[in-house]
Amino acid sequence: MAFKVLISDPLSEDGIFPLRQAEGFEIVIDTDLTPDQLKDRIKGFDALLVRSQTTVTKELLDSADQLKIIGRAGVGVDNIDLDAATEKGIIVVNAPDGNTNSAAEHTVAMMMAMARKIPQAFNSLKNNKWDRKSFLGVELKDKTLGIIGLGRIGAEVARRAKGQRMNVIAYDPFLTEEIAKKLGIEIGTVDEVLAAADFITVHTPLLKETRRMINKEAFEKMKDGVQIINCARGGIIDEDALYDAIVAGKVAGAALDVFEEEPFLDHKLLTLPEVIATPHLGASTIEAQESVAVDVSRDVVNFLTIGSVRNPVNLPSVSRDVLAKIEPFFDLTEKLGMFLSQIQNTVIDEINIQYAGELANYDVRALTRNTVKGLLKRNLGETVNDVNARLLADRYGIKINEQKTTTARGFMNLITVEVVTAKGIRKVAGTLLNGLGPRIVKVDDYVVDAIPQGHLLFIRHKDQPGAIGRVGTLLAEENINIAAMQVGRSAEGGDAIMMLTVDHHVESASVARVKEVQNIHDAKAIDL
Ligand SMILES: NC(=O)C1=CN([C@@H]2O[C@H](COP(=O)(O)OP(=O)(O)OC[C@H]3O[C@@H](n4cnc5c(N)ncnc54)[C@H](O)[C@@H]3O)[C@@H](O)[C@H]2O)C=CC1
Ligand SMILES: O=C(O)CCC(=O)C(=O)O
Repeated sequence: MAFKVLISDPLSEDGIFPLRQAEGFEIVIDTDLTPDQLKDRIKGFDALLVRSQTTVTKELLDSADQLKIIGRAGVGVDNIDLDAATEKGIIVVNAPDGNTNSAAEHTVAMMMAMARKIPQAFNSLKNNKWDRKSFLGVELKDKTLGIIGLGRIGAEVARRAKGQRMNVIAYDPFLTEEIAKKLGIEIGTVDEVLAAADFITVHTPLLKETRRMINKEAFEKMKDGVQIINCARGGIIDEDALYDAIVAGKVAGAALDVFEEEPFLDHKLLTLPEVIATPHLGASTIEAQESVAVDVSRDVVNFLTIGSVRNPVNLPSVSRDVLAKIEPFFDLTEKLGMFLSQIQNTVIDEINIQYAGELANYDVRALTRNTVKGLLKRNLGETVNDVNARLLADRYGIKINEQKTTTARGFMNLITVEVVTAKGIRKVAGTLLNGLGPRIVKVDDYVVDAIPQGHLLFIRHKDQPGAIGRVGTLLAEENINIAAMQVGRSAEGGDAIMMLTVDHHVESASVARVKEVQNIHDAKAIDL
């Protein structure tokens, strides 16, 4: 089957080689679509690759009938409706490292160009003026750079600023003394950064908390003559407040790569001589564009072919080492969930998953999602997947608890899934047997040994002579061939179970007949 990939923003041709090389991938590059045209075009595509130009809205996702993955060739995902993607089970991946260097270099280039008024001077020369008086700049050396947001790019900017012999003070909620010491910078609160800095640069994502964080009140806290750089996202700085602060003489310069509305052709900030600007070029280098395109192309190929990604945005990422340990359990956990959902049909209040043995040492959240996916699949079908399983469980008010213990009662690993319902608790446990693959080893309190695959008939009965024989005879009459059989009981003559592996799905009419057999309490057809 061919996977169809739509690239709707210009990407480096060299960078998309993983897609070009992958077998069974059809790539369509169409970078001139209007939002309405894109809504039609997206139909039938499995993957969409974008930079920052394409806005991925809920409406676009609603009209996508096949879409499984969106690759953002860059860092910021504020052009993608992540909630809508998650709800639809579409994974979003980005390229968090590929353009760090370019964005940091662009930030420093903008700061230096602003400090020495290079664009303004160049413009004047182009207009045939030899003017040496209007462009008196300031040095960076010994000035203080305030950085708000010290992630990848912020930290690279700090390193470069130290190279310019600047003092650096930064605020980031995750900035530790250790990191600050390593970088040779000072930690401050937002207000301390605003008050201390001669130059202020922002490097946060655009979030609810960071939208317009540099506003009228923030400008009032700054030094007179402060210079501002924004190479992160338009909207972090309130553009009207910046305009007013420049006109009032509070802010001496602003270097902007990003704007609240992009693209634009006319902007009031650009009428001010203190403002220099570029049209969102922070990541526009040959190196960065190749690198981000390679990263997202790889994730798209890997996701569609083997289901794994390196840089998920709407799923917690799993390190390669952990993935190697937990990947063999993906199938088992999904099957345990599917099994449980078919032996009981009461509304689930709570799902408890216990990881016992070696697995207890790892981050098993991906297995939990998989189990929940298996459990919800029966009612929600293929619309539930790894991306939206937990969100859907939340929506249905199902509590999920993950528990770990290093003792696995004789197994290397044992995963026990329990559902709590108004009618009581049902549970199933499974393991991976060395060399033999997945096994269900316990259902409720009965010990069994069944391969979680294909078609099963799960029967609860009274432990009485003849029960097994009568079921066997009836199944023969129904032309149902038994491939394997397990029985378990609580006590002699007490409640018991039969797990029959059969060759085909057992139709409901046959299940109904089984239920009528003497001493049979219940029967369920299970498809795994
Ligand atoms: N102009 C351009 O072409 C480019 C712009 N960007 C923008 O730069 C942003 C940062 O990129 P990276 O450094 O790679 O991301 P990152 O995720 O490594 O760093 C972001 C940092 O912001 C911090 N942060 C979040 N909320 C904060 C708050 N309220 N106050 C202070 N710090 C806060 C986080 O703790 C994190 O350390 C991206 O989200 C993107 O929007 C990124 C690449 C190119
Ligand atoms: O795609 C681009 O060129 C913009 C890069 C960017 O803004 C980002 O990576 O967040």
